[in-house]
Amino acid sequence: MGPSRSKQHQGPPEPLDESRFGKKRKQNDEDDKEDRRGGAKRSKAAVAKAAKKSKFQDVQPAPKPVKAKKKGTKKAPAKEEVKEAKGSKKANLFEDSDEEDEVMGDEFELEDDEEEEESKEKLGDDFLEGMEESDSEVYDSDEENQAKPIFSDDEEDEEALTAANMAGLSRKLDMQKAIEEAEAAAELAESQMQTNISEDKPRILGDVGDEEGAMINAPPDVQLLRTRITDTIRVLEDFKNLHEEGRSRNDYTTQLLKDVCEYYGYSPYMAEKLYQLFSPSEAFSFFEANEKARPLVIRTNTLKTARRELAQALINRGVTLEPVGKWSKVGLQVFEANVPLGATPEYLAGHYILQAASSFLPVMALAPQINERVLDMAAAPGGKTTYISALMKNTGCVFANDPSRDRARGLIGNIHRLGVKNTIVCNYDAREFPKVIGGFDRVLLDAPCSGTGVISKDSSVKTNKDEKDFIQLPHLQKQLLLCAIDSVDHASSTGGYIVYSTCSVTVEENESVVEYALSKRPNVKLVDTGLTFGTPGFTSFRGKNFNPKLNLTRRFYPHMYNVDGFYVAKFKKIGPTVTKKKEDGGEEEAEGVTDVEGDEPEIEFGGFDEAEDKDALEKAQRRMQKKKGANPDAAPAKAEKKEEKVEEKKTEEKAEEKTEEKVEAPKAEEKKGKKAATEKKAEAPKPAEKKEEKKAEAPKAEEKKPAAEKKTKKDLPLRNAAGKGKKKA
Ligand SMILES: C[S@@+](CC[C@H](N)C(=O)[O-])C[C@H]1O[C@@H](n2cnc3c(N)ncnc32)[C@H](O)[C@@H]1O
Repeated sequence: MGPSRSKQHQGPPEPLDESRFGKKRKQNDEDDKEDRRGGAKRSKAAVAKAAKKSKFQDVQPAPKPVKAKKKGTKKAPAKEEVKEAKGSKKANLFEDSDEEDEVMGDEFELEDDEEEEESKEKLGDDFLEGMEESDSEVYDSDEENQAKPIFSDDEEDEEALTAANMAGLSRKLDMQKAIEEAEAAAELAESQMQTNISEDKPRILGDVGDEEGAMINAPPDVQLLRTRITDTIRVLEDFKNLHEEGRSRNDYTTQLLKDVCEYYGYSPYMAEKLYQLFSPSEAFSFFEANEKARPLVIRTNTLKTARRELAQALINRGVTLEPVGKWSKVGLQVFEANVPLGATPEYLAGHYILQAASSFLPVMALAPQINERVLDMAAAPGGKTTYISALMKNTGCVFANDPSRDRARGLIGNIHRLGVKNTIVCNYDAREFPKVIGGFDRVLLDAPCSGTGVISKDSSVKTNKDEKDFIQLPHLQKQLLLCAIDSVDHASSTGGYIVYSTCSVTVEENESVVEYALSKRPNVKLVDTGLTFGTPGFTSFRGKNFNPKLNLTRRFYPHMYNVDGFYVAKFKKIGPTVTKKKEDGGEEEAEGVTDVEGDEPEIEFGGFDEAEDKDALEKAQRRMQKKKGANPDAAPAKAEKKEEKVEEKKTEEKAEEKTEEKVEAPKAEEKKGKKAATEKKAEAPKPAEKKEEKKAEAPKAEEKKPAAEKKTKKDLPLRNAAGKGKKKA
């Protein structure tokens, strides 16, 4: 494991509320608990309601695996204490102390008594005051704008809360209790792992010479299985002192991975792939986090309302919520809703969208500006597109592209509902860009991916991905990223940025893709994402070194921040589009950065090298076969041959379909070759060109239909990947 694998918080993270409860709780002793339940500052109504069964699970399902619940054994793990000692600011809604008020630093904090008075009538007048003005900023570091939390523990504030809020408070107490119980088990396991006494040497693998992989206590029940997992991790974390005579690390790792597969339901391939990303104990936390649903979050649509107003409207409907954290001005975390959040009048009126918190991050990193021209390459169902438009205050122009016609419908629906008016929806395989249109100020590529960051939402990822996926998906992602880069105007006066993101945590889909892009496009560099939390991307992984600048990219893990797993990288384009001379019966020239504008009359946008890619894919597949113990040179078995033929036929059929499409757009055909290249070049705005001209160009490009020849591509096993969407919506 390289050094970059260690947890590295970027300043105090703002984990979603659930984890804040947990961490804060660890600070307190049993007396504090008493205080929280019956203390002077706690509303009696809230306390009474706390006795009721929690309804929190309506929106926050409990952890799936069976856990050993051992009450009263909870200890504050040393690791957590260290974190807290380092000054990590925890905002606990139920904490009464003045100290908490200080560290809260929440944007809801009011400045003085006068303002506090006002908060009794409404949610604080300066709740997000000035939000409209600063929405386009990535994050707010303006301490002056900070106001008191909606659900403050202050007695006076509580009086000001609506009945719905009171009920919400009590439910949150219930929720807290439920979480306490669930966490007690995890903490017990963790504290067990941290015990380091020789008598406590766990016996896991039996004597050397026993049947390979045989375990002392087979067949295990789930509780024993879990205990063995934590014991094994304990050994792996302190191998020197705790391993059994004659047993290697590998023996323990093998056993651990088997147990992980059995306990959590991963395929051996996926268990190992994910395990490799972390230290053993962190891998355990990651697997555990994948069993819990992430908090339900909504994003305020600032095109239609302000967060304060939305929060009040939903509270009035009995929704319990609070701001998602200081890092976002538009997110609200929902604890409980007695109304369907996808059907409230506010929802139907487009005042908010249900959107995972981590899905805000790529857009925040993109930081689109007013009047820019932006491309969202893989846009459906539009959570990010509509956020981009909101940040741009419906100015400029956003091209929202997705090749999936079905998914594009959802995108269009969201665009209408949220009152987005600056967007053009298109329906291309994004590898067609920038031939379709280029010269954007910013491009977002929220790439199709394996979804290893969202296992809590889709547990099928535990088993339905294999080696092939981690060859084919990165291949597509690399091609898409090159096209994203080529679609940006490096001379944009306000932008020139590309953001690449995935909801996956694998290195193949993240750092490797970014590294590839850096190697193929010397005209881009990595820049800071501007995000206030996240772990730096790997600069080395399993013996492979990446560009050191990869540490500017950000990884987000469910077990660290209670958000979906995500990856965000931001590039700045510093030179013109990588071009290669159009072959004119002659040889293709090597790719390079053109330094004199208009120097090359016959150019084609960078794109990617199909032959080179094919070669790389074949090599990867051979490696995969070898790893599996198969001979890659052996003649394919009969069944395989048949499969290949079916595959070929499919590809041919697809090609035919595409030919039909081309007939629909005969002009596109005409524009092939030299002519197309010249036209495309003309289409690409020159650096000196003004924004207005660019805007005028946009609809023109739409009219033109893609001149690009549609390539035949095999279906890829994509998460949310499009089947064959090729036409414009
Ligand atoms: C992670 S989702 C995008 C989510 C979207 N950005 C949002 O925030 O709502 C990935 C998208 O990539 C699209 N996709 C798959 N293959 C693609 C391709 N070749 N070009 C562009 N988009 C593609 C899928 O249809 C899917 O909608």
